[in-house]
Formats: sequence, structure tokens, C-alpha cells
Amino acid sequence: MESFCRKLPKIELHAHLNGSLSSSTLKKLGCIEESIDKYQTINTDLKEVFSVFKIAHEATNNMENLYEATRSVIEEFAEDNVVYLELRTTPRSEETMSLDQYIDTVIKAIQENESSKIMVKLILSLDRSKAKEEQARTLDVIIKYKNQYPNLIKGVDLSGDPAKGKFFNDLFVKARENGLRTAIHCAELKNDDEVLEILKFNPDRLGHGTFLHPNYGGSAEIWKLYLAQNIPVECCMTSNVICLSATSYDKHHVQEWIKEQLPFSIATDDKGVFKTTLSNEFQLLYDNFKCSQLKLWEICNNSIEYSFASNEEKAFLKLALDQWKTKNIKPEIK
Ligand SMILES: CNc1ncnc2c1ncn2[C@@H]1O[C@H](COP(=O)(O)O)[C@@H](O)[C@H]1O
Ligand SMILES: [Zn+2]
Repeated sequence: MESFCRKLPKIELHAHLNGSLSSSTLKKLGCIEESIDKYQTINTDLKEVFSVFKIAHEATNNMENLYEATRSVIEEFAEDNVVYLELRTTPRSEETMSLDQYIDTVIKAIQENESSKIMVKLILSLDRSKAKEEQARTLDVIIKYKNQYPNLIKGVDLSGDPAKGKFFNDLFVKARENGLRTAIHCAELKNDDEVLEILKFNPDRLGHGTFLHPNYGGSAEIWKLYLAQNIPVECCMTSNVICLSATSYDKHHVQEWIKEQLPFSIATDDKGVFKTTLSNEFQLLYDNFKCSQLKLWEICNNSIEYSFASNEEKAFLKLALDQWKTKNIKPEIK
């Protein structure tokens, strides 16, 4: 099944740029072994993990390194047979790089990505741990760039330490009014009031959704509203298990979405920090829930629908996946 998962044309909808840096990329950016070991953490939790991103941020604190980091992350996803990638990153300013130059650099690397095997879109993130004024300023810059690059910048994400800051509904209403799709980290921690507020906003997608389902601590009111909204959840199994928000792979909440045929995609979150690949995340579905080859293919095919690609791009991707399926998956005998 391993080679099937690798060859499967996959759709990645939840990947943070500075969480996706491989050790070879970090070395190229001048990171020392000790920092790389710290970054690639496996003994962490949802509090600790946020300290490791500083290592990546130091490594990408100038345009040249940020360009190289973006380029190599895209290349690594393409090598893993990801055919469509929605890369997300939090614009930030550094000593030698303004917020605008940060975004310009990521865009340049995406536009100059040689690999024709992968289609890349950009989601720009608001860091929830920052003050509202800072998030509002960043959102204005994101809207400006979205208007300049409407086919590349597709959405806005809310991420950052879920124990800090908050979801500002009015910022995301403004984002939506300006044509941005919304993907919001939600229920990464148990936080019923905030989860209800986010569900009422009705984002296009939810990140993690760990404490949504009643079997995983979600209240009846939350679950009722979630079912009514039927919002696709970006499930990041390795991220949740390493951050201890899921007790084990075979107890991961994705099994409820599989059982109840609810909308979800499989994602890496931070393939560098958690030393995973999207192929590996699909292998975990087989190892823990015996998903068939056809089921794994269907998850990819459904994810095209949940993506922020244009209708033409979706049709192109669906055709590619259909052709792959005909050649690679024997029809299941019912
Ligand atoms: C593990 N679960 C998670 N939960 C919430 N936010 C996360 C995250 N993993 C990463 N990020 C967010 O992505 C940033 C790094 O990439 P960028 O600098 O944006 O490219 C982190 O600083 C954090 O804000
Ligand atoms: Zn995330």
C-alpha cells in the first residue's frame, strides 16, 4: 500500500510554509544540526510546538532564504506526487524584509516553480496570537495582494497558538466581502464558545476539528450546527498525535468523518516539524482504518471539490485523477 499512497495524485489543503521545511532545506538555509533536531520535534504538545517555528522564522528572515524555502517546499510536495497544493503562510516583516516583500517573495517562488506536475495556490494567514489591530493591518495587505493576484491568492487562514488570542468574526466577514475564501483552525483545543462562533461564521473549511464530534468532547449544540453547515475538515493525523490532541492514530477523530461520510481532506499541517509526508498521512488511513485504494482515491477526488481552485482547474484535476484511477485501481468486486 505504501507505493500506492506515494503514486496516488494527492491534494494538499493544509500546509504551513514555515512548518514544512525539510532538514535538507534547513541545512541549505544555514541552520545548525542542533536547531534542526529541535525543529523536527516528536516530543511536544500543542503548547510547546509553537516555539519551534521561531527556528524556521530565523532561517527564512530574508528574501533570498524565504524564496529558497518556498521553492524547496513546493518541489518536495511535487516529488511526493501532490498535484495540487494550497500553501499557507503568515506574512511577517523582518529587519531586511517588509510585509509586502515577504508576500512578493513567496509569490515569486510560486510563480517560478518549474515543476509542471503541481498546481500551487496561496492562502495567507492571520496569527491569532497577535493583537486585533495587527491582524486587521495584515488583512488589509492580504486583500490588496488578493486583488493583484486573484488566481493565486485564494484565501485567508486563522492559525497560531489556539490557547492565545481569538477569532475576530468581523475580520473574516471583511475577508469574505473582499472575495477571499476562509480556512479557519477550529476546535484544535476544546473551546466551545469560540467553536460555536466560528461555525456561525460558516467558513469554507475548518483546520483540525479535533474537538467537534460528540465522541471527542464536542457539545450537542456544536455537533448539530456543524452537521447543518457540513464544512469540510482538514484532518492532520500526525500533527494531532504528536501534539497530543489525539491520543493515538487508531483513535483519531477522522474515523467519525469516514464512518458518517462527512466532508474531510487529509493534510500534513507541518511536514517538516512532524517529519511526515502526505503519502504517509494516507498510509496511516490504511494502517488504522483499512481504507481501500478506492477510498483513498475518493478522498483525494473529494478534496478537489473542497479546494479553492477555479471550476476549470477543478475540472482539470478531476480529469487527471479519473485517468489515473482507470490505469491504477482495479474495480472493486462488490
Ligand atoms: C500544529 N498546529 C498548528 N496550529 C495552529 N497554527 C499552526 C500550527 N502549525 C503551524 N501553525 C502556524 O503556522 C506558522 C508557521 O508557518 P508560517 O510562518 O505561517 O509559514 C506558525 O507560526 C503558526 O502560526
Ligand atoms: Zn495548521
